[in-house]
Amino acid sequence: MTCITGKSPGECNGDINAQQMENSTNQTMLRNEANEQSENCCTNGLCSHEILHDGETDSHAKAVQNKMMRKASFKLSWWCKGDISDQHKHDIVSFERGNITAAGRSSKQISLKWESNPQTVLVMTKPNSTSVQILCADMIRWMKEHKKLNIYVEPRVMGELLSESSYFNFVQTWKDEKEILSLHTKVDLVVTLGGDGTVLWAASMFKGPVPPIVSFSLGSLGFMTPFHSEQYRDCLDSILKGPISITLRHRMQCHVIRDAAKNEYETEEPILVLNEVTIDRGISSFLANLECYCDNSFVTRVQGDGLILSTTSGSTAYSLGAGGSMVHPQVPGILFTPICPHSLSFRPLILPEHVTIRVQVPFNSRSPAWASFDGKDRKQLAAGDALVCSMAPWPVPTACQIDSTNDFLRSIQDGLHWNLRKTQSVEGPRDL
Ligand SMILES: NC(=O)c1ccc[n+]([C@@H]2O[C@H](COP(=O)([O-])OP(=O)(O)OC[C@H]3O[C@@H](n4cnc5c(N)ncnc54)[C@H](O)[C@@H]3O)[C@@H](O)[C@H]2O)c1
Ligand SMILES: Nc1ncnc2c1ncn2[C@@H]1O[C@H](COP(=O)(O)OP(=O)(O)OP(=O)(O)O)[C@@H](O)[C@H]1O
Repeated sequence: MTCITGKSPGECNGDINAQQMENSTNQTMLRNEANEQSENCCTNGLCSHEILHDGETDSHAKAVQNKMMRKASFKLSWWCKGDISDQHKHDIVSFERGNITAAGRSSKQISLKWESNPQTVLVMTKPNSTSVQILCADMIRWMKEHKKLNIYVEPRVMGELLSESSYFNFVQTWKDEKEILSLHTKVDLVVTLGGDGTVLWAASMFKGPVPPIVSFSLGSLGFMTPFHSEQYRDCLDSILKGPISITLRHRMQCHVIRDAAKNEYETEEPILVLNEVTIDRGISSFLANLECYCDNSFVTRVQGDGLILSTTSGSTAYSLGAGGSMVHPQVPGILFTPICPHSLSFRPLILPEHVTIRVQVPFNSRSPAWASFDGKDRKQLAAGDALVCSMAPWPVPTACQIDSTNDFLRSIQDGLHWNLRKTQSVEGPRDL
């Protein structure tokens, strides 16, 4: 892989490592992209402008429109606080194709600056909500008329829009899984309208690089949805101009390994999680019995309801409910949190990001275990089966309202009422 101008050697290595970790499906996907791109590439193999080819489109007009769409490039700058000037530029990396890989991971505040104008937005909405549907139609109309943006939506949302008015004919969608795999080459920005579940859903659509996500809060808690929908015009206006503070949220990749397949991965592509993977006892009334290994060293045996392997973004979700610590989402690490362990001394751990964790169901287990991914897609793990989990090379960049730390602290205060206590006073208790 060619190193993009402006990257340090370390970062280039990061890119190569990330590349090496790609699974075969993504390699196929990227190979197809590479074929598509070759005719537009510069001599160094990098495309500064990518002209998109969108398989089958409904009309000639759409085909022409698609060829006009170019993926916006951007720069990420890493900021360090504490310098004399309070903030100074630590490093700048260009992402000509707008695709962030593991090289973009950092525990520092990150700022995203567009190098070319974003042109294509994917709007994702939570289902079954009339208010979300109304807002979605209004937002799409505004983005088309005032910002001249190309819009993508899910097929379900396309149906909703067209049943409202044929005005929305310009909106694009996809027909099958294959088109979803190439979405990241077309979309500059993802907008979500819903709660944290919609952000999880949006992230799960991208099995490789993820475009920046701007999340408007239309749910009850909103740890990952910092923007207010009432002010969407001002908010999108400033995001489309940039620069924007972003949080790079780490994801984990999980492989199910069946005993019967003798160490072969069950699925070619890993399952990517933004919050956590949970291995639990499911409907069984027996204790879960799970042997845990970290980089092939035995760690412990979980005997209880189960185990949560969580990202730091997921630390405020299920892991928190099971007694895990809350961790700033940009801290790289994997939380190892037992669920109701039948032991007095089993405290949660936080492991470094580079480890690989293997959770094995032993042959003497009294019942199978169940794995679930961001609360979805339950898979049974029979005796002898294992789940292998490590950090994924593609983080999820989410736009911040203020900055990563401010947004995190505000979300635990507003969302969870963290450390809310009446203040001591000689005049009697006060609220804060
Ligand atoms: N006992 C628990 O705390 C428990 C049990 C099951 C699932 N969950 C969480 O629900 C998540 C799935 O969310 P969903 O919205 O699809 O299902 P859902 O609709 O059942 O909502 C679960 C709740 O978890 C909140 N949540 C999700 N991600 C969060 C995060 N990173 N930080 C803080 N809160 C978060 C949501 O806002 C929502 O209130 C799972 O990934 C898991 O973390 C929690
Ligand atoms: N685009 C989508 N397509 C299908 N399902 C979705 C989509 N977006 C969200 N969901 C699912 O819908 C459910 C509700 O979504 P979400 O959590 O965003 O809303 P909410 O429950 O109202 O918010 P909160 O959880 O904060 O109260 C979740 O289980 C989520 O996985």
